[in-house]
Amino acid sequence: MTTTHTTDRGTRKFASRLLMTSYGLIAYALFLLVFLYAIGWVERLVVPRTIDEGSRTPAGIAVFVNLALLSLFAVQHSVMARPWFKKRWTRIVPAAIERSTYVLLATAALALVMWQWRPLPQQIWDVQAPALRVALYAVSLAGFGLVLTSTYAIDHFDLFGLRQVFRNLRGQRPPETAFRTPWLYRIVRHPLYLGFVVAFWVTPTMTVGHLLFAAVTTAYIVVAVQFEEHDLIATFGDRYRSYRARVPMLVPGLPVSRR
Ligand SMILES: C[S@@+](CC[C@H](N)C(=O)[O-])C[C@H]1O[C@@H](n2cnc3c(N)ncnc32)[C@H](O)[C@@H]1O
Repeated sequence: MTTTHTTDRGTRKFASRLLMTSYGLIAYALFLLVFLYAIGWVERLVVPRTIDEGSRTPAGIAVFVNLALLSLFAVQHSVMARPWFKKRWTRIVPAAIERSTYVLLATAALALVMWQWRPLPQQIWDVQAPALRVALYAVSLAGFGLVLTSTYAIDHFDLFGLRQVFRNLRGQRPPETAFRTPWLYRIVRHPLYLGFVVAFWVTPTMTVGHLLFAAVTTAYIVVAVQFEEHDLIATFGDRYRSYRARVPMLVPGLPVSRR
């Protein structure tokens, strides 16, 4: 009897771990799909609807709606990444799928931004020379390349919650946060965010909507860095302080502030 109960409990536990792993894999797959679409959306390449398309509204309403969408994205991203939130959240959501849930909700927020975005297609600049257009596309796409490379430099599978669900499947606890300064992270402290800034600002055709998107996301990145570094200092103390004193935040080669 006891053996049957123990076996049942073991089977249930394994089934639940398997379910959590599937959840993590689905969250990651959805993220990849939406993120790939987002690249096409910003670049105006391949996808059926881009940053300059969608339901037309008066400019004032379009700005208001777009700012509301980006604010929602920023709040989701920043609040759910804070240690105080994670501590409370993991009383409801198992720690093993906390990161996957973050990824899933961030994906939903990004999809909502693109779905409800109101275009402001008036052009600010439009480069005509074909060679220069190609060069600008290449630099912008290289920005997205930098984003992807940075995720691998720091820990792609941890960042997207996969390491956590696979550890859980093997009955292990989520990994401890590790402080890393691989190659890219010795040039700037936030190469991933730098990649986004490059991807969003470098474009052959800049419209009002695209400019609004680039300006607001850049401002958000600067604010997000403050929160992120506050937490990194709380976790790693002097190791992070001395790193911050040596390596510039976003612009390679820029002198660092001696705080
Ligand atoms: C989306 S990643 C962005 C990383 C970094 N801000 C960048 O732009 O390359 C955010 C996560 O990376 C972590 N992180 C940032 N710098 C780190 C470092 N040097 N070592 C380990 N984790 C880091 C943060 O704690 C946060 O959980």
